[in-house]
Amino acid sequence: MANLLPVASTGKTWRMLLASVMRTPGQFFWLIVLFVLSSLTSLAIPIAIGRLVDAASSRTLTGFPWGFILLIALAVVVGALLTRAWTFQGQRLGVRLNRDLGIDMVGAALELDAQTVEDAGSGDLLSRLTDDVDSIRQVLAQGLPEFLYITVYMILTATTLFFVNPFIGLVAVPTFVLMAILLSIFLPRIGKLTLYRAEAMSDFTVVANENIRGASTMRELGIEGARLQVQENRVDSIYSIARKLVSLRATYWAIDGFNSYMPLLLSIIWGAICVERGWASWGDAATASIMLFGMRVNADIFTYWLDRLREMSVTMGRVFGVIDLSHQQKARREQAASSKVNTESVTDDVVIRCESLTYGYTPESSVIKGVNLDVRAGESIALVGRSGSGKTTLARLIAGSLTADSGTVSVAGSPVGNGLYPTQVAQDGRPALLICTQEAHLFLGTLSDNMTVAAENATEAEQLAALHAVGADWVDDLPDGLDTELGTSATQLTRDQIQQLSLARIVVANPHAVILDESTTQLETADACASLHAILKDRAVIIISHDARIASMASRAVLLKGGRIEAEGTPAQMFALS
Ligand SMILES: Nc1ncnc2c1ncn2[C@@H]1O[C@H](COP(=O)(O)OP(=O)(O)OP(=O)(O)O)[C@@H](O)[C@H]1O
Repeated sequence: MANLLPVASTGKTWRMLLASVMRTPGQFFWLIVLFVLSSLTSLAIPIAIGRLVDAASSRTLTGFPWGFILLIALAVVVGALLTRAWTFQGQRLGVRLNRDLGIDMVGAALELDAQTVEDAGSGDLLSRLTDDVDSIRQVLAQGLPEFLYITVYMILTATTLFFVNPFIGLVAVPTFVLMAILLSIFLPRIGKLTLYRAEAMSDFTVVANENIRGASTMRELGIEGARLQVQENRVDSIYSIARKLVSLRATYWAIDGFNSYMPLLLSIIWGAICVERGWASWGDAATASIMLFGMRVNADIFTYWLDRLREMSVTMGRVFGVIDLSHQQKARREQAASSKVNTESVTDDVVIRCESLTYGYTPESSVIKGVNLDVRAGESIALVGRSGSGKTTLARLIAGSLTADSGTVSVAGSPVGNGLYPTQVAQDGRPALLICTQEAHLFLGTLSDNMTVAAENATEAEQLAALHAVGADWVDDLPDGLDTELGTSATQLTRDQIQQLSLARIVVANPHAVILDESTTQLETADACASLHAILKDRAVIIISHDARIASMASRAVLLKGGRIEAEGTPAQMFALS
């Protein structure tokens, strides 16, 4: 099973969210001001009604109570306007947070070390990029502002209640105690189960992805039943967690429902006791009842959003876990890049240098063992060796997708590994090194889009020249030439055409060094040889191919055996020894 990506702790998640909120401190400040004004306005109504009750019961009310009515009407109108204002501001803040989160997450996914992405498998990263970011969206846009407003409202209401009459104010205490129990006992458990469910769903996505991609292999090996069983087991574990979650939530909502109605009952009983003992007036009791009613209504929304926010913070921990990891990896790369490169031992014409390179996929066994290799400009080297001898692993170490356990790799004088890739442009504006494997990729868009991903400033003439150089003469027959849309519903290219396209990308990008790892498997050998002429010219090239005729195009060859360079010579000699 793939290693899941890290999850940020709850504390870190909220700190990162706060940092995101504070990117626009002015917006947040005015939002809090609106919350306070809106809460105070709504509290004016129960206070006015309480005073009205007192005036009526003490018979000091003379005539129709126009003053009270006008005051309450004004509070209603101003309250409505302020509610509209904070809802608008709050949702604006939420939408901004969502936008930033989306941008940060996509940026983070692109910034992660290739090895991290590979170890994690595509399922976990994809589900965090899509499902998780989506599920956060509504809670962040609507829930966060409402939750913050109700928090301010609750604090101000409780404080006002104590100022109105401290005896009457005591009636709010049981409500807060019960709420504290819900928050401290139930919500952490719900949070934990939510995290397990999200992890189980990621795990399911990984298995489902593997099953879909390996469907034909499963059929060939006759293991569909076993693989489907693995998938069903994942579904079962999601279902079992979901059942526990539903049961816990049901209890939570039952207690919350009781807590919603209890304050009303208490306020009437406790109000009557206070009045009877002379601790409070009927007006205070009326004010307390209305305020508690307001708190009750808001407590429902509060606990609803608190539950959702709790769930969101777990999901957000998964998103921030990736963002945080990418920041750490980027910082480490920048530190590595800023450390002085040892160029003294690199002579001008050595483009690729490997020194005492050792690497193992597991700590127990090394796949590459102390490899020293120099490739000069204009030189091409065939890496020859039996299957499993470490050719692709060595190529990936040079391309920076893997980092050596010991030893160093440098390309065009710059270090590679630890998240540093040699794809960045060298001082002359050309990429230092590009790798072309048998997994040629077609991007959605036009043929030209597919060429300019490698060289954004390439002219049409340069793109066409590169395509012709690798033998992709079919470009002349396309309906719209370079502007032809490629993809499943548009013009479809055959697998050999896609491979030629990725070779043409290399020609147009014009890197200093190239690694060709079985990059012509879909082409006829003669066509492949013709294509490679354009790539070998003036570059440092490493060729990995099981086809002796392709490997023979290299100027020399090294034989890899058990991860060591066993011999060097001509490609023909090395093939004979392999
Ligand atoms: N991702 C991986 N995790 C663990 N072991 C791996 C991984 N990739 C390769 N290996 C192992 O490392 C060793 C070298 O593999 P590598 O693919 O580099 O050899 P190769 O010479 O390129 O083989 P081939 O010619 O079949 O492509 C093999 O034993 C292989 O099983």
